[in-house]
Amino acid sequence: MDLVIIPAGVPRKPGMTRDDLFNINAGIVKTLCEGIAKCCPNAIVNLISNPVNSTVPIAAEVFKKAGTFDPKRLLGVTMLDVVRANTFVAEVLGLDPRDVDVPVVGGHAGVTILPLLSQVKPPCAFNAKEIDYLTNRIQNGGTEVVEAKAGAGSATLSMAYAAVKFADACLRGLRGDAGIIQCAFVASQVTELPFFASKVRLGRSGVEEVHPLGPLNEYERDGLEKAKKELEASIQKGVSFIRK
Ligand SMILES: NC(=O)C1=CN([C@@H]2O[C@H](COP(=O)(O)OP(=O)(O)OC[C@H]3O[C@@H](n4cnc5c(N)ncnc54)[C@H](O)[C@@H]3O)[C@@H](O)[C@H]2O)C=CC1
Ligand SMILES: O=C([O-])CC(=O)C(=O)O
Repeated sequence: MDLVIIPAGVPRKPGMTRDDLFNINAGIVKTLCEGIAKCCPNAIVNLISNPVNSTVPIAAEVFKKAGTFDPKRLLGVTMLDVVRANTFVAEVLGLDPRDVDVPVVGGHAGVTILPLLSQVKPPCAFNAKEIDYLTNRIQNGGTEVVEAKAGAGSATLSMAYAAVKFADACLRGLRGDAGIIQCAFVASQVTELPFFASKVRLGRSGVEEVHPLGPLNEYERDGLEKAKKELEASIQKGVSFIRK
């Protein structure tokens, strides 16, 4: 088994945060990861189940307990944030989303989703109103869908698209293709937090390189501080769930 994708768990209903799913999904992710440690300890794991900011640390703790943890092989899937960011930015720029690349760093919930609009490719400039609009829309994309579905679940089809795109990148890396770079929530030394989403290079052993954030403007530096505060608590909550 080369790759395991975990999409199992309950989705949000309107009015809920991703963290409100913790009580149910933490146990589901724990059980599935115990199975992975036993049956396919060398697989790359793509973790989709929310809250990703806590379920990835849960998975890491389960694997550590089992003696199978390899930080290169555990990836929280934040690809949908990138898909949304590319789509919304392309709309503003009048481009095809396939021609746009927006790095989205931090984590996968609210203010922890930090689009780096100063690093968009192709290079472009946004005014303050556009930056506020795009940042809020990208950070709240999941909530927008949950509200629109009015109790019938969360983003399912767009997540399927993002999951396939991400899994395909992981498999191409495993095959040895060069230059496979995607954003993911991984064990990281990019900040003082033990997990953080940023661009990573995927290769034969999984995450072969975690890219630094690059130059941030003042708006992004402010966003980073907010993101880190919430992320720290979410990571700790996941770790404590297993170590308790
Ligand atoms: N990382 C991301 O960007 C995204 C994450 N999600 C998350 O993915 C999860 C699933 O969301 P949806 O697919 O919309 O929900 P869904 O309700 O459509 O599907 C969940 C699936 O999980 C299965 N399941 C439940 N408990 C299980 C268990 N103990 N073992 C194995 N399978 C189990 C259910 O049978 C169902 O097939 C949620 O936690 C949601 O928040 C959803 C969209 C985007
Ligand atoms: O918002 C949710 O609950 C599901 C999700 O993670 C997303 O769509 O980004």
